[in-house]
Amino acid sequence: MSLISAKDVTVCYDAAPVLSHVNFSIESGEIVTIVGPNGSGKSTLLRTLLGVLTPSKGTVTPKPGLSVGYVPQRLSVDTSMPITVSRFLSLPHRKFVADQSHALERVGVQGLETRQMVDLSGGQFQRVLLARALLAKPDILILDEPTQGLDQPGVAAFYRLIEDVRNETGCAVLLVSHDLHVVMSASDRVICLNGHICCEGAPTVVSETPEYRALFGLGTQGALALYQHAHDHVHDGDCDHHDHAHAHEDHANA
Ligand SMILES: Nc1ncnc2c1ncn2[C@@H]1O[C@H](COP(=O)(O)OP(=O)(O)OP(=O)(O)O)[C@@H](O)[C@H]1O
Repeated sequence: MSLISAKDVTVCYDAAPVLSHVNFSIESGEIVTIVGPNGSGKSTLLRTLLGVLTPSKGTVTPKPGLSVGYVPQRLSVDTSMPITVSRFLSLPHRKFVADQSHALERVGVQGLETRQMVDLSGGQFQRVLLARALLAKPDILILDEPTQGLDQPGVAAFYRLIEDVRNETGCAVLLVSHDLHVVMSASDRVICLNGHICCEGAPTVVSETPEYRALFGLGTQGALALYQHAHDHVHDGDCDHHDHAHAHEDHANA
């Protein structure tokens, strides 16, 4: 059985579909990356797979007893409410000190237990979020743009870490990313989303498809700063035949 599967999922905000007829599944040990322009529904898909959002149509089925480690897109720490790394790792459930230390060590930021969360650098903060997710002993790690704000070496190191964790624990990894060049080397499967699944498959296959190239340009060495997506194909399911262009700002290498 797949860890999570979605069948014919449509999600609407205020009656407007943001995702249409999405079919998805992920298996143990797979690294799957969702790419797509701003506003294409990537976070919405993750939140639907997490069970936070209920689809208007279709079904999402997690494997019974599934343990999920989630790293959100943004987490603002209230500066007026100081919290140490150790206390943060113990939310929402208390964790043994030894487990905390091991998790921090695993993600390369050992010894930070007594530091304030607000004092961490961007890279340390992301690693602490990952440590917290790992403490759930997840069958699947779900990460929403986990490398936002990191520099290029930081991004590459973070993805290497995720790959190592997958290799050691056998957990699946589902992530949203704009770091196309790293994604293409680190993922087993890439899903290109734009309100519906435009294309999916092995990175080398996806990067050759016309849909992907229309969205991200010809190379995968980082995304184009500004790109046009013109398409005149019929979207899956409900979506009407249309002919339009979107201008999207990409923040991969901004
Ligand atoms: N709570 C909400 N209510 C209404 N509309 C929403 C809500 N959340 C998201 N949307 C809209 O749904 C669309 C998809 O948003 P989503 O955050 O899933 O996109 P995304 O692909 O993750 O974008 P980004 O790359 O900018 O993070 C956007 O047009 C967004 O404005």
